Amino acid sequence: MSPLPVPPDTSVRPPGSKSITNRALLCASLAPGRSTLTGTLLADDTRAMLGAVRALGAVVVVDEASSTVTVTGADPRASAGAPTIDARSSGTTSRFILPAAALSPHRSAIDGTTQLRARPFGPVIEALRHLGATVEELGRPGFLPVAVAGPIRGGHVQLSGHLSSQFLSGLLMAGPLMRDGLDVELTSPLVSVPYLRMTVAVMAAFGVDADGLSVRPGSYRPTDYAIEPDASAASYFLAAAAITGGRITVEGLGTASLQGDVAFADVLERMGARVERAPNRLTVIGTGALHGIDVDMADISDTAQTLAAVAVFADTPTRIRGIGFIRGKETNRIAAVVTELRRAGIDATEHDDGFTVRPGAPTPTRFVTYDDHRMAMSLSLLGLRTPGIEIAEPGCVAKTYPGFFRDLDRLR
Ligand SMILES: O=C(O)C1=C[C@@H](OP(=O)(O)O)[C@@H](O)[C@H](O)C1
Ligand SMILES: C=C(OP(=O)(O)O)C(=O)O
Repeated sequence: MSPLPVPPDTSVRPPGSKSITNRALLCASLAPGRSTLTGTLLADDTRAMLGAVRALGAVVVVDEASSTVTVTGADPRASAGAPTIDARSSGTTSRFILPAAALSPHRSAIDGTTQLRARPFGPVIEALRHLGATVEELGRPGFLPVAVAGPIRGGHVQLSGHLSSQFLSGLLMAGPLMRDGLDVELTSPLVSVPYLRMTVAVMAAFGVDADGLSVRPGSYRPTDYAIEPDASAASYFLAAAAITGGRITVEGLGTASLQGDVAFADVLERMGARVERAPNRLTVIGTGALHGIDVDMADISDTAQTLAAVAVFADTPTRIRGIGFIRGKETNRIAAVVTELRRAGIDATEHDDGFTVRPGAPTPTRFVTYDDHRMAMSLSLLGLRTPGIEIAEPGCVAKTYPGFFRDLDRLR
Protein backbone atom coordinates (compact mmCIF):
# COMPACT_ATOMS: atom_id res chain seq x y z
CA MET A 1 0.00 0.00 0.00
CA SER A 2 1.07 3.60 -0.42
CA PRO A 3 -0.20 6.51 1.70
CA LEU A 4 -3.16 8.55 0.43
CA PRO A 5 -1.88 11.43 -1.72
CA VAL A 6 -4.54 13.83 -0.38
CA PRO A 7 -7.06 13.54 2.48
CA PRO A 8 -10.26 11.86 1.21
CA ASP A 9 -13.49 13.81 0.79
CA THR A 10 -16.05 11.22 -0.18
CA SER A 11 -18.92 8.98 0.85
CA VAL A 12 -19.16 5.20 1.12
CA ARG A 13 -21.93 2.66 1.59
CA PRO A 14 -20.55 -0.51 3.17
CA PRO A 15 -22.32 -3.82 2.41
CA GLY A 16 -25.20 -5.07 4.54
CA SER A 17 -24.82 -5.77 8.24
CA LYS A 18 -23.57 -9.29 8.93
CA SER A 19 -25.35 -9.41 12.27
CA ILE A 20 -28.71 -8.22 10.93
CA THR A 21 -28.44 -10.44 7.84
CA ASN A 22 -27.86 -13.56 9.94
CA ARG A 23 -30.72 -12.72 12.30
CA ALA A 24 -33.09 -11.92 9.43
CA LEU A 25 -32.15 -15.14 7.59
CA LEU A 26 -32.85 -17.20 10.68
CA CYS A 27 -36.13 -15.46 11.59
CA ALA A 28 -37.30 -15.69 7.95
CA SER A 29 -36.45 -19.40 7.89
CA LEU A 30 -38.63 -19.89 10.98
CA ALA A 31 -41.58 -17.96 9.48
CA PRO A 32 -44.14 -19.98 7.50
CA GLY A 33 -44.25 -18.29 4.06
CA ARG A 34 -42.03 -16.13 1.91
CA SER A 35 -39.82 -13.30 3.17
CA THR A 36 -37.72 -11.02 0.99
CA LEU A 37 -34.53 -9.56 2.40
CA THR A 38 -32.89 -6.64 0.62
CA GLY A 39 -29.45 -5.14 1.26
CA THR A 40 -28.33 -8.59 2.38
CA LEU A 41 -24.63 -9.14 3.08
CA LEU A 42 -23.28 -11.86 0.79
CA ALA A 43 -20.03 -12.91 2.47
CA ASP A 44 -18.61 -16.05 4.01
CA ASP A 45 -20.41 -15.67 7.35
CA THR A 46 -23.82 -15.10 5.79
CA ARG A 47 -23.35 -17.82 3.16
CA ALA A 48 -22.72 -20.09 6.14
CA MET A 49 -26.13 -19.09 7.54
CA LEU A 50 -27.80 -19.51 4.12
CA GLY A 51 -26.49 -23.09 4.07
CA ALA A 52 -27.55 -23.71 7.65
CA VAL A 53 -31.17 -22.61 7.23
CA ARG A 54 -31.39 -24.60 3.99
CA ALA A 55 -30.12 -27.67 5.84
CA LEU A 56 -33.01 -27.27 8.31
CA GLY A 57 -35.57 -27.08 5.50
CA ALA A 58 -35.93 -23.47 4.34
CA VAL A 59 -35.92 -22.71 0.62
CA VAL A 60 -33.52 -19.86 -0.12
CA VAL A 61 -33.05 -18.05 -3.44
CA VAL A 62 -30.19 -15.59 -3.78
CA ASP A 63 -30.02 -12.82 -6.35
CA GLU A 64 -26.32 -11.95 -6.19
CA ALA A 65 -26.57 -8.88 -8.40
CA SER A 66 -29.16 -7.10 -6.23
CA SER A 67 -28.13 -8.59 -2.84
CA THR A 68 -31.72 -9.78 -2.43
CA VAL A 69 -32.57 -13.07 -0.79
CA THR A 70 -35.98 -14.71 -0.67
CA VAL A 71 -36.55 -17.25 2.06
CA THR A 72 -39.49 -19.61 2.30
CA GLY A 73 -39.58 -20.77 5.88
CA ALA A 74 -40.30 -24.23 7.20
CA ASP A 75 -41.28 -25.32 10.70
CA PRO A 76 -37.99 -26.44 12.28
CA ARG A 77 -39.92 -28.71 14.66
CA ALA A 78 -40.77 -30.80 11.59
CA SER A 79 -37.20 -30.77 10.23
CA ALA A 80 -35.69 -34.19 9.52
CA GLY A 81 -32.42 -32.97 11.03
CA ALA A 82 -29.22 -32.35 9.09
CA PRO A 83 -26.22 -34.70 8.96
CA THR A 84 -23.76 -31.79 8.77
CA ILE A 85 -24.34 -28.09 9.11
CA ASP A 86 -21.12 -26.28 8.19
CA ALA A 87 -20.99 -22.98 10.05
CA ARG A 88 -17.57 -22.26 8.43
CA SER A 89 -15.88 -19.62 10.66
CA SER A 90 -19.08 -17.87 11.68
CA GLY A 91 -19.76 -17.42 15.39
CA THR A 92 -23.24 -16.05 14.76
CA THR A 93 -24.25 -18.88 12.41
CA SER A 94 -23.08 -21.60 14.77
CA ARG A 95 -24.46 -20.05 17.96
CA PHE A 96 -27.80 -19.11 16.33
CA ILE A 97 -28.43 -22.38 14.47
CA LEU A 98 -27.80 -24.73 17.43
CA PRO A 99 -30.98 -23.84 19.38
CA ALA A 100 -33.02 -23.80 16.15
CA ALA A 101 -31.74 -27.28 15.25
CA ALA A 102 -32.64 -28.46 18.76
CA LEU A 103 -36.32 -27.67 18.08
CA SER A 104 -36.48 -30.83 15.97
CA PRO A 105 -36.62 -34.33 17.48
CA HIS A 106 -34.11 -35.44 14.85
CA ARG A 107 -30.34 -35.24 15.15
CA SER A 108 -28.33 -32.44 13.49
CA ALA A 109 -24.55 -32.13 13.60
CA ILE A 110 -22.86 -28.74 13.54
CA ASP A 111 -19.21 -28.11 12.78
CA GLY A 112 -16.96 -25.40 11.39
CA THR A 113 -13.37 -24.53 10.55
CA THR A 114 -10.44 -25.18 12.87
CA GLN A 115 -10.78 -21.54 13.86
CA LEU A 116 -14.43 -21.94 14.91
CA ARG A 117 -13.59 -25.21 16.70
CA ALA A 118 -11.34 -23.17 19.00
CA ARG A 119 -14.17 -20.83 20.10
CA PRO A 120 -16.35 -21.51 23.18
CA PHE A 121 -19.75 -23.25 23.04
CA GLY A 122 -20.05 -24.51 26.63
CA PRO A 123 -22.82 -22.13 27.74
CA VAL A 124 -25.21 -23.02 24.91
CA ILE A 125 -24.45 -26.75 25.20
CA GLU A 126 -25.36 -26.67 28.90
CA ALA A 127 -28.47 -24.57 28.30
CA LEU A 128 -29.76 -26.86 25.54
CA ARG A 129 -29.26 -29.90 27.76
CA HIS A 130 -31.14 -28.20 30.55
CA LEU A 131 -33.98 -27.48 28.11
CA GLY A 132 -34.23 -31.17 27.25
CA ALA A 133 -31.96 -31.64 24.23
CA THR A 134 -29.49 -34.46 23.79
CA VAL A 135 -26.14 -32.86 22.95
CA GLU A 136 -23.18 -34.99 21.84
CA GLU A 137 -19.80 -33.32 22.06
CA LEU A 138 -18.07 -34.99 19.15
CA GLY A 139 -14.68 -33.37 19.75
CA ARG A 140 -13.30 -31.50 22.74
CA PRO A 141 -15.98 -30.99 25.46
CA GLY A 142 -17.41 -27.48 25.23
CA PHE A 143 -16.40 -26.98 21.58
CA LEU A 144 -17.54 -27.90 18.07
CA PRO A 145 -18.32 -30.29 16.50
CA VAL A 146 -21.53 -31.14 18.35
CA ALA A 147 -24.73 -32.97 17.48
CA VAL A 148 -28.11 -31.98 18.92
CA ALA A 149 -31.51 -33.60 19.02
CA GLY A 150 -34.57 -32.12 20.66
CA PRO A 151 -37.25 -31.16 20.87
CA ILE A 152 -36.43 -28.50 23.43
CA ARG A 153 -39.62 -27.45 25.18
CA GLY A 154 -38.44 -24.23 26.77
CA GLY A 155 -39.06 -22.77 30.20
CA HIS A 156 -36.49 -21.32 32.57
CA VAL A 157 -32.76 -21.66 31.92
CA GLN A 158 -29.55 -20.23 33.34
CA LEU A 159 -26.88 -18.89 30.99
CA SER A 160 -23.56 -17.13 31.46
CA GLY A 161 -23.18 -13.84 29.62
CA HIS A 162 -19.50 -12.96 29.96
CA LEU A 163 -18.09 -14.95 27.02
CA SER A 164 -20.50 -13.93 24.28
CA SER A 165 -23.96 -12.49 23.76
CA GLN A 166 -24.53 -14.81 20.80
CA PHE A 167 -25.68 -17.70 23.02
CA LEU A 168 -28.51 -15.59 24.39
CA SER A 169 -29.49 -14.22 20.97
CA GLY A 170 -29.62 -17.72 19.51
CA LEU A 171 -31.75 -19.12 22.33
CA LEU A 172 -34.14 -16.16 22.22
CA MET A 173 -34.70 -16.47 18.45
CA ALA A 174 -35.66 -20.15 18.86
CA GLY A 175 -37.74 -19.28 21.95
CA PRO A 176 -41.15 -18.61 20.36
CA LEU A 177 -41.13 -22.09 18.84
CA MET A 178 -40.58 -23.77 22.21
CA ARG A 179 -43.77 -25.16 23.77
CA ASP A 180 -43.31 -23.20 26.99
CA GLY A 181 -41.54 -20.17 25.54
CA LEU A 182 -38.24 -19.18 27.12
CA ASP A 183 -37.10 -17.33 30.21
CA VAL A 184 -33.33 -16.84 30.56
CA GLU A 185 -31.55 -16.00 33.81
CA LEU A 186 -28.06 -14.61 33.30
CA THR A 187 -25.48 -15.94 35.76
CA SER A 188 -22.72 -13.49 34.73
CA PRO A 189 -22.75 -9.99 33.23
CA LEU A 190 -23.61 -9.84 29.53
CA VAL A 191 -21.02 -8.56 27.03
CA SER A 192 -21.90 -7.01 23.65
CA VAL A 193 -25.26 -5.80 25.01
CA PRO A 194 -26.33 -3.80 21.92
CA TYR A 195 -26.48 -7.07 19.93
CA LEU A 196 -29.23 -8.26 22.25
CA ARG A 197 -31.26 -5.16 21.44
CA MET A 198 -30.68 -5.90 17.75
CA THR A 199 -32.00 -9.45 18.25
CA VAL A 200 -35.16 -8.13 19.88
CA ALA A 201 -35.62 -5.58 17.07
CA VAL A 202 -35.22 -8.12 14.25
CA MET A 203 -37.57 -10.57 16.02
CA ALA A 204 -40.10 -7.74 16.32
CA ALA A 205 -39.82 -7.02 12.59
CA PHE A 206 -40.77 -10.67 12.00
CA GLY A 207 -43.79 -10.39 14.31
CA VAL A 208 -42.45 -11.72 17.61
CA ASP A 209 -42.40 -9.71 20.84
CA ALA A 210 -39.48 -10.52 23.09
CA ASP A 211 -37.88 -8.64 25.91
CA GLY A 212 -34.15 -9.10 26.35
CA LEU A 213 -34.46 -12.28 28.40
CA SER A 214 -37.79 -13.91 27.69
CA VAL A 215 -40.23 -14.69 24.93
CA ARG A 216 -43.66 -16.31 24.88
CA PRO A 217 -44.66 -19.15 22.54
CA GLY A 218 -45.80 -17.80 19.19
CA SER A 219 -44.92 -17.75 15.54
CA TYR A 220 -42.85 -15.64 13.19
CA ARG A 221 -44.53 -13.74 10.34
CA PRO A 222 -42.93 -13.67 6.87
CA THR A 223 -41.74 -10.14 6.15
CA ASP A 224 -40.09 -7.97 3.53
CA TYR A 225 -37.11 -6.59 5.33
CA ALA A 226 -34.40 -4.06 4.37
CA ILE A 227 -30.97 -4.60 5.95
CA GLU A 228 -28.87 -1.54 6.74
CA PRO A 229 -25.12 -1.31 5.96
CA ASP A 230 -22.67 -2.89 8.40
CA ALA A 231 -21.58 -0.55 11.19
CA SER A 232 -18.43 -2.52 12.08
CA ALA A 233 -17.39 -2.30 8.41
CA ALA A 234 -18.14 1.44 8.52
CA SER A 235 -15.69 1.89 11.40
CA TYR A 236 -12.73 1.51 9.01
CA PHE A 237 -13.90 4.43 6.88
CA LEU A 238 -14.81 6.65 9.83
CA ALA A 239 -11.36 5.91 11.26
CA ALA A 240 -9.76 6.67 7.88
CA ALA A 241 -11.23 10.18 7.96
CA ALA A 242 -10.02 10.76 11.51
CA ILE A 243 -6.50 9.52 10.73
CA THR A 244 -6.00 11.40 7.47
CA GLY A 245 -7.71 14.69 8.28
CA GLY A 246 -10.25 13.89 5.55
CA ARG A 247 -14.03 13.91 5.46
CA ILE A 248 -15.94 10.65 4.95
CA THR A 249 -19.69 10.11 5.03
CA VAL A 250 -21.14 6.66 5.58
CA GLU A 251 -24.49 6.41 3.84
CA GLY A 252 -27.36 4.33 5.22
CA LEU A 253 -26.19 4.32 8.82
CA GLY A 254 -26.89 6.92 11.46
CA THR A 255 -28.68 7.67 14.69
CA ALA A 256 -31.59 5.39 13.65
CA SER A 257 -29.31 2.36 13.31
CA LEU A 258 -30.00 -0.96 15.05
CA GLN A 259 -26.26 -1.53 15.42
CA GLY A 260 -24.36 -0.59 18.56
CA ASP A 261 -21.15 -0.16 16.55
CA VAL A 262 -22.34 3.21 15.21
CA ALA A 263 -21.13 4.46 18.62
CA PHE A 264 -17.60 4.14 17.23
CA ALA A 265 -18.19 7.64 15.84
CA ASP A 266 -18.69 8.90 19.42
CA VAL A 267 -15.31 7.43 20.36
CA LEU A 268 -13.62 9.25 17.47
CA GLU A 269 -15.37 12.45 18.58
CA ARG A 270 -13.95 12.03 22.08
CA MET A 271 -10.50 11.77 20.50
CA GLY A 272 -10.93 15.04 18.64
CA ALA A 273 -12.59 14.25 15.31
CA ARG A 274 -15.75 16.14 14.28
CA VAL A 275 -18.90 14.08 13.75
CA GLU A 276 -22.09 15.03 11.93
CA ARG A 277 -25.08 12.80 12.52
CA ALA A 278 -28.39 12.26 10.74
CA PRO A 279 -30.85 9.36 11.07
CA ASN A 280 -29.34 7.59 8.04
CA ARG A 281 -25.93 9.14 7.63
CA LEU A 282 -22.75 9.65 9.64
CA THR A 283 -19.87 11.93 8.70
CA VAL A 284 -16.47 12.05 10.35
CA ILE A 285 -14.21 15.00 9.69
CA GLY A 286 -10.60 14.68 10.74
CA THR A 287 -9.34 17.83 12.44
CA GLY A 288 -5.65 17.00 12.33
CA ALA A 289 -5.56 16.57 16.11
CA LEU A 290 -6.30 13.26 17.84
CA HIS A 291 -5.92 12.73 21.58
CA GLY A 292 -5.60 9.43 23.42
CA ILE A 293 -8.54 8.31 25.58
CA ASP A 294 -9.42 5.73 28.20
CA VAL A 295 -12.45 3.88 26.89
CA ASP A 296 -14.55 0.81 27.74
CA MET A 297 -15.44 -1.00 24.53
CA ALA A 298 -17.40 -3.97 25.96
CA ASP A 299 -20.46 -2.84 23.97
CA ILE A 300 -18.62 -2.33 20.68
CA SER A 301 -15.70 -4.73 20.78
CA ASP A 302 -15.59 -5.43 17.03
CA THR A 303 -14.26 -1.87 16.66
CA ALA A 304 -11.48 -2.21 19.26
CA GLN A 305 -8.91 -3.17 16.62
CA THR A 306 -10.00 -0.20 14.49
CA LEU A 307 -9.39 2.07 17.46
CA ALA A 308 -5.96 0.50 18.03
CA ALA A 309 -4.98 1.72 14.55
CA VAL A 310 -6.34 5.22 15.21
CA ALA A 311 -4.54 5.37 18.58
CA VAL A 312 -1.17 5.10 16.83
CA PHE A 313 -1.74 8.60 15.41
CA ALA A 314 -2.96 10.29 18.61
CA ASP A 315 -0.77 12.57 20.73
CA THR A 316 -1.19 10.65 24.04
CA PRO A 317 -1.72 6.95 24.94
CA THR A 318 -5.06 5.17 24.53
CA ARG A 319 -6.25 2.55 27.00
CA ILE A 320 -9.04 0.20 25.85
CA ARG A 321 -10.88 -1.71 28.61
CA GLY A 322 -13.72 -4.16 29.12
CA ILE A 323 -12.89 -6.51 26.25
CA GLY A 324 -11.10 -9.52 27.76
CA PHE A 325 -13.67 -11.72 25.96
CA ILE A 326 -12.26 -10.83 22.52
CA ARG A 327 -9.49 -13.35 23.19
CA GLY A 328 -12.16 -15.88 22.13
CA LYS A 329 -12.99 -14.38 18.73
CA GLU A 330 -11.42 -15.28 15.36
CA THR A 331 -8.06 -15.13 17.12
CA ASN A 332 -6.88 -13.82 20.48
CA ARG A 333 -7.45 -10.26 19.32
CA ILE A 334 -5.74 -8.62 22.30
CA ALA A 335 -2.51 -10.56 21.79
CA ALA A 336 -2.73 -10.18 18.02
CA VAL A 337 -3.15 -6.38 18.06
CA VAL A 338 -0.31 -5.89 20.52
CA THR A 339 2.03 -8.26 18.65
CA GLU A 340 1.36 -6.60 15.29
CA LEU A 341 1.67 -3.01 16.51
CA ARG A 342 4.98 -3.94 18.13
CA ARG A 343 6.09 -5.49 14.84
CA ALA A 344 5.73 -1.97 13.39
CA GLY A 345 7.72 -0.45 16.25
CA ILE A 346 4.69 0.86 18.15
CA ASP A 347 4.70 0.58 21.93
CA ALA A 348 1.62 -1.44 22.89
CA THR A 349 0.83 -3.38 26.07
CA GLU A 350 -1.55 -6.23 26.76
CA HIS A 351 -3.82 -6.15 29.83
CA ASP A 352 -6.27 -8.75 31.14
CA ASP A 353 -9.21 -6.68 29.96
CA GLY A 354 -7.77 -4.91 26.89
CA PHE A 355 -4.65 -3.07 25.77
CA THR A 356 -2.78 0.24 25.73
CA VAL A 357 -1.37 1.84 22.58
CA ARG A 358 1.23 4.60 22.75
CA PRO A 359 1.49 6.89 19.75
CA GLY A 360 4.41 6.50 17.36
CA ALA A 361 5.57 6.41 13.77
CA PRO A 362 5.05 2.90 12.34
CA THR A 363 7.93 1.39 10.39
CA PRO A 364 7.32 -0.29 7.00
CA THR A 365 5.83 -3.64 7.98
CA ARG A 366 4.22 -6.75 6.54
CA PHE A 367 1.47 -7.50 9.07
CA VAL A 368 0.36 -10.99 10.03
CA THR A 369 -3.45 -11.27 10.04
CA TYR A 370 -4.19 -14.55 11.91
CA ASP A 371 -7.05 -15.35 9.50
CA ASP A 372 -8.95 -12.52 11.22
CA HIS A 373 -10.76 -10.16 8.85
CA ARG A 374 -10.67 -7.37 11.45
CA MET A 375 -6.88 -7.62 11.86
CA ALA A 376 -6.52 -7.18 8.08
CA MET A 377 -8.99 -4.30 7.79
CA SER A 378 -7.74 -2.44 10.90
CA LEU A 379 -4.02 -2.71 10.16
CA SER A 380 -4.54 -1.58 6.57
CA LEU A 381 -5.53 1.81 8.03
CA LEU A 382 -1.89 2.37 9.02
CA GLY A 383 -1.04 2.21 5.32
CA LEU A 384 -3.17 5.29 4.63
CA ARG A 385 -0.45 7.37 6.30
CA THR A 386 2.65 5.15 6.46
CA PRO A 387 4.67 3.95 3.45
CA GLY A 388 5.55 0.27 3.12
CA ILE A 389 2.57 -1.28 4.93
CA GLU A 390 1.63 -4.72 3.61
CA ILE A 391 -1.13 -7.05 4.74
CA ALA A 392 -0.41 -10.80 4.63
CA GLU A 393 -3.27 -13.00 3.42
CA PRO A 394 -5.70 -10.15 2.78
CA GLY A 395 -8.31 -12.62 1.48
CA CYS A 396 -9.45 -13.22 5.07
CA VAL A 397 -11.66 -10.11 4.75
CA ALA A 398 -14.10 -12.32 2.80
CA LYS A 399 -15.57 -13.39 6.15
CA THR A 400 -17.63 -10.20 6.32
CA TYR A 401 -16.45 -7.79 3.60
CA PRO A 402 -15.18 -9.36 0.37
CA GLY A 403 -14.91 -5.97 -1.38
CA PHE A 404 -13.07 -4.19 1.43
CA PHE A 405 -9.78 -3.47 -0.34
CA ARG A 406 -11.57 -2.28 -3.48
CA ASP A 407 -13.65 0.15 -1.37
CA LEU A 408 -10.57 1.29 0.58
CA ASP A 409 -8.82 1.99 -2.70
CA ARG A 410 -11.67 4.31 -3.69
CA LEU A 411 -10.43 6.75 -1.04
CA ARG A 412 -7.56 7.56 -3.42
O1 LIG B 1 -24.70 -11.12 17.75
C1 LIG B 1 -23.92 -10.74 16.87
O2 LIG B 1 -24.29 -10.54 15.70
C2 LIG B 1 -22.51 -10.47 17.21
C3 LIG B 1 -22.15 -10.32 18.54
C4 LIG B 1 -20.77 -10.02 18.95
O3 LIG B 1 -20.20 -11.22 19.47
P1 LIG B 1 -20.14 -11.56 21.05
O4 LIG B 1 -21.50 -11.47 21.62
O5 LIG B 1 -19.58 -12.95 21.03
O6 LIG B 1 -19.20 -10.56 21.69
C5 LIG B 1 -19.91 -9.54 17.79
O7 LIG B 1 -18.55 -9.55 18.15
C6 LIG B 1 -20.10 -10.39 16.56
O8 LIG B 1 -19.31 -9.94 15.48
C7 LIG B 1 -21.54 -10.35 16.11
C1 LIG C 1 -16.43 -11.78 16.08
C2 LIG C 1 -16.90 -11.69 14.84
O1 LIG C 1 -17.69 -12.58 14.22
P1 LIG C 1 -18.46 -13.91 14.69
O2 LIG C 1 -18.43 -13.98 16.18
O3 LIG C 1 -19.86 -13.78 14.17
O4 LIG C 1 -17.72 -15.05 14.05
C3 LIG C 1 -16.58 -10.49 14.02
O5 LIG C 1 -17.20 -10.32 12.95
O6 LIG C 1 -15.70 -9.71 14.38
